[in-house]
Amino acid sequence: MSTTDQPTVLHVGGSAPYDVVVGHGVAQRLVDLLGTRPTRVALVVAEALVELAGPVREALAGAYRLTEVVVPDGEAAKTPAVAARCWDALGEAGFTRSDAVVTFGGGATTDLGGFVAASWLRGVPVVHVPTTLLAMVDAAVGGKTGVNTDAGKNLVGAFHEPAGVLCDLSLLAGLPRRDLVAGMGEVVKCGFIADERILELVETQDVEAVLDTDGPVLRELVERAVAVKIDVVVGDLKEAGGSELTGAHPGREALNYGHTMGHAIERAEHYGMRHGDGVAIGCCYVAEVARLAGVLDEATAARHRAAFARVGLPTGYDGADFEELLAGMKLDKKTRGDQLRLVVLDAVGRPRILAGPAEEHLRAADALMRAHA
Ligand SMILES: NC(=O)c1ccc[n+]([C@@H]2O[C@H](COP(=O)([O-])OP(=O)(O)OC[C@H]3O[C@@H](n4cnc5c(N)ncnc54)[C@H](O)[C@@H]3O)[C@@H](O)[C@H]2O)c1
Ligand SMILES: O=C(O)C(=O)C[C@@H](O)[C@H](O)[C@H](O)COP(=O)(O)O
Ligand SMILES: [Zn+2]
Repeated sequence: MSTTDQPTVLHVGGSAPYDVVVGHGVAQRLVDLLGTRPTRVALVVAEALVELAGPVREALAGAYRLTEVVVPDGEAAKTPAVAARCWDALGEAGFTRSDAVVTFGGGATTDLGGFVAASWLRGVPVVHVPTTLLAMVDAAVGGKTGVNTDAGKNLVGAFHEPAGVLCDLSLLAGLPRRDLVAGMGEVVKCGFIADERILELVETQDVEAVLDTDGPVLRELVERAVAVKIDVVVGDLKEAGGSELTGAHPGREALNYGHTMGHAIERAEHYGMRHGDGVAIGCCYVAEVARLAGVLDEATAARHRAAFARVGLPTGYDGADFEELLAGMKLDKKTRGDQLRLVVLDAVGRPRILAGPAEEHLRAADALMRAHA
């Protein structure tokens, strides 16, 4: 892992290879990365970040015919209606397959802009400039894109890998602490599913060092989490998943650890809860389901609550009732027919699928989740 000011380049292999560049000031590489092929570039930027996007806008305007599409802040951007507005803007600009979309914002913006790029002309290049910790370590990498519908979270989307991702740590300077902490939800998740060193850093380093966007600890955490994500998606880009019968590694489904309950809570809260918060609660919940099912030991289940809480994340929830959460969990993309399929751990770094969990275990873990709210 990098200990210098030099950017770190993490390569994503596969049929459409690209790099994830991590470091301070790396957004300045955008025009070099896009190259001379595009004539037009569409900058999809979250409303609250128009000012922060100034240098990126200037660089793009100097090199290409620029269309700027300002989209609502946060989750409100992830709707079919906002996607349709973006398509209209691309149509007006005469956007072709050699042109490119650039997203600038958190995971909501990269998911929306990625989906617009995936669907316009059945796919045009997209480069992500994520501006939250969560988007740097997760949303901008790996090609999952999409929007929500009235029925649930991320129900419409496509796999569309970016041409590059620029994780400019300097952009995190003004990110509210609550959003920085929420990003740690996905970082700690990566620690549990694949890289115990992440947990050790979170558990032993001073919390202020962990959350210092200029410091070496946060940078190491970003690089490690991105490396976990790359490793998983390269092996299973389209989430073919693993067989619950063999107990094999679940492939890309492992990255969905904690998301079955997390997404159900986000939906019940009408997306008023941060995604990373939902993931933290969802990981603690599913660790208890795994313990009750006899696959995970008690100490590791308790370690979940301690690790997430250490960085300021919630570990419990007592809002919507169990029936509503169960209905939300059934919308999960890992469900097959009427059968829920949860990602659980046998141990740290050993994810697998638990298919058809017992309802008594789901209810008992729900009661514990409420007790920790
Ligand atoms: N595609 C994937 O693989 C993937 C992975 C994880 C999460 N996601 C999605 O990502 C979304 C969550 O992303 P998020 O946590 O980044 O939330 P977000 O995009 O809603 O951004 C959170 C808030 O931070 C503000 N913000 C962003 N950058 C800032 C900056 N540099 N300075 C100041 N304020 C800034 C935004 O304006 C917003 O209010 C969810 O929709 C989730 O489903 C997708
Ligand atoms: O990249 C993946 O695969 C993930 O599951 C990463 C998740 O952190 C992310 O929230 C993703 O958007 C969830 O996808 P979904 O398929 O459950 O909608
Ligand atoms: Zn997530």
